[in-house]
Amino acid sequence: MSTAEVLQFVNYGIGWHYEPHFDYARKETTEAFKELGWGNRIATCLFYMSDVEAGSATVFPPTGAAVWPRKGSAAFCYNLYPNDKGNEFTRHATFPVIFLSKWVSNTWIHEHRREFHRPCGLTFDAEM
Ligand SMILES: O=C(O)CCC(=O)C(=O)O
Ligand SMILES: [Fe+2]
Repeated sequence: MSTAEVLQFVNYGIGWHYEPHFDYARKETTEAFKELGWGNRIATCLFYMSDVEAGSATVFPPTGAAVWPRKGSAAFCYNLYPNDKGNEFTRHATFPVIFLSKWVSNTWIHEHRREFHRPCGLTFDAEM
């Protein structure tokens, strides 16, 4: 994938967590990702590389969804609607690790070169 960021590896120790955030650049951060020249982060793919005994779920507060890490599994989500607007429901966080540690890797896929895989639309719910 030529317009995806290189895999980022993260190891969370006990108590480590991640505050709620969006992976895509919000309207007010107009300079974000400019140096890459690939547009905004259209999607996130998060790979779980370890089983964790307790804690450390990836949670999506606007929806109440939680993804519990399982080694070898992955979570994928589109961050942007087809009309390029950010999807507020993708705001997410990571619960603190309570026991052992958590390994993940993730990549962020950008908008450019996705025109034929996921065409743009005029509305947020345009056909994909
Ligand atoms: O480790 C997780 O559960 C989420 C990580 C994350 O949201 C990020 O790196 O942007
Ligand atoms: Fe994130």
